[in-house]
Amino acid sequence: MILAFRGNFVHTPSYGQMDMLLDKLVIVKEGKIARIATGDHESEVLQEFSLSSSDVRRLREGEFFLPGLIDTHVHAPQYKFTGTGTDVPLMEWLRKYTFPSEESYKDREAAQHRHALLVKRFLSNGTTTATYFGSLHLEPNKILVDSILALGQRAVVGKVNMDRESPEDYMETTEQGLKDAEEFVQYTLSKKTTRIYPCITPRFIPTCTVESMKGLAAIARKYNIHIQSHISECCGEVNFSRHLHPEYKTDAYVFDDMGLLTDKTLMAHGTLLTDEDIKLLVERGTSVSHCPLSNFFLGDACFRVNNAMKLGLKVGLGTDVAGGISPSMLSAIRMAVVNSRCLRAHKLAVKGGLEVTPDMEVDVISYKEGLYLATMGGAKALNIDNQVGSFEEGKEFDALLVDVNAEGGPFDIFDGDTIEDQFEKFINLGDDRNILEVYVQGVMVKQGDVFLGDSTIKGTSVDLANGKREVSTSDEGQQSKRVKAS
Ligand SMILES: Nc1nc2[nH]cnc2c(=O)[nH]1
Ligand SMILES: [Zn+2]
Repeated sequence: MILAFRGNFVHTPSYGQMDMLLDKLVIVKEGKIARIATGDHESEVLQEFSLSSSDVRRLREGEFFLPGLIDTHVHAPQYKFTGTGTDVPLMEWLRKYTFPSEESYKDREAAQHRHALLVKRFLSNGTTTATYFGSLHLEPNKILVDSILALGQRAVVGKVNMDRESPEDYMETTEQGLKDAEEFVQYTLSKKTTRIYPCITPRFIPTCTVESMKGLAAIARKYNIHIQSHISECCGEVNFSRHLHPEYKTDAYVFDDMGLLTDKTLMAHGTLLTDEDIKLLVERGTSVSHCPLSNFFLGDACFRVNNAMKLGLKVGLGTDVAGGISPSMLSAIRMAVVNSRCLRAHKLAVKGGLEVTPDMEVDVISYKEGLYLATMGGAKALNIDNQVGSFEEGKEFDALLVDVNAEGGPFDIFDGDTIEDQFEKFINLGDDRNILEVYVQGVMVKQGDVFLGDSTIKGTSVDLANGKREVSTSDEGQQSKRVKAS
């Protein structure tokens, strides 16, 4: 299967560098970028790939390709209450909203329906790779894998483990948790797909015993797979961790001693990490998922991206749905910029607002750095930067076709707007209405309103149709459910 596109491509191959690749001919062969040529070499390149001029998809004015967005932190079974439950701090939020929501995914039908909606929503927003925390129970996580597989997304997925300090009806024994975690890994690997990576997922230090954390680290080593958790997120969490593990200085040292800091580990938040913690993470090759919107609601500090990058940390960007109230990575980019400006504003306030000094600017990032975090940064954080994150020959084609002139779109283009202006408008003002097509591994998985899924996956029970919503006829929302076209 060969695809040929001619037009503009934009990407951020390194932090602070955004390249506008104008009038390029890009050939995608068997899912990978086989050639990036300048437009004036079209005829010879087409000949080389036995293509004719009519095989070329020519982008219109205002259209361009962007690398697929990479969300490095999402809680799949929290999708149900996304956009609500913003009134309490983290530890209370978990008990009041989160655990009940996650527990309710035990209902097979509900899990099937909700996970399909989740994956579709993320694909619509241009998230070609998502890093999912699943729920405690094994079955809903298998359903999540099936949904991702059928709908064509790339993902890192983990079954959550929690064997202490949790509600009685939403907790497992250490033994059962380890057994289910391994079974989940085996289930995912049995799908023999190159775009879903199983992940070991101790929820966070307070809900995991030492035995569980060490056992999970052993499973990760056995299968050489990813690990994800939450680290130094907020005062409530950090204080509780210190109370449970007074012998360790910080979360980072607990995780390290458990064997959970590896070069395939991705830790969410890290707003309260010290420079010493960051250096330890860097030494281990561990990355951090920066979740600015969630941190504004549930955190107690702003993550200093530039400081972390300067120390050599790999940083990706995450929505942290539902702690973050938006599933959009464009929103996450904007929030990362705002987060950096809060750091500047804070310094100014501390100085009494009298004088702007150069040290106030060191934390500030622009939309270009935000885009890097949402693409290449995420790819590096997940150790998949040899596959995705930018447009490079040999990489897989995970990409979004964007149209700044989309009909009914959320912003306007004016005479005199340069291509870069148009692009900046999309990052700052755009939404799913501007995302015309979504590609993963060179397969178009969404076009317009239609989810095409992965046609190579047979016998799926996942609903590819649009416009369905769950309607509950009982307060609990579990007994009697039907699906209604909205
Ligand atoms: N933001 C966030 N932090 C957590 N820490 C432990 N669990 C969670 C969660 O679900 N969300
Ligand atoms: Zn989280």
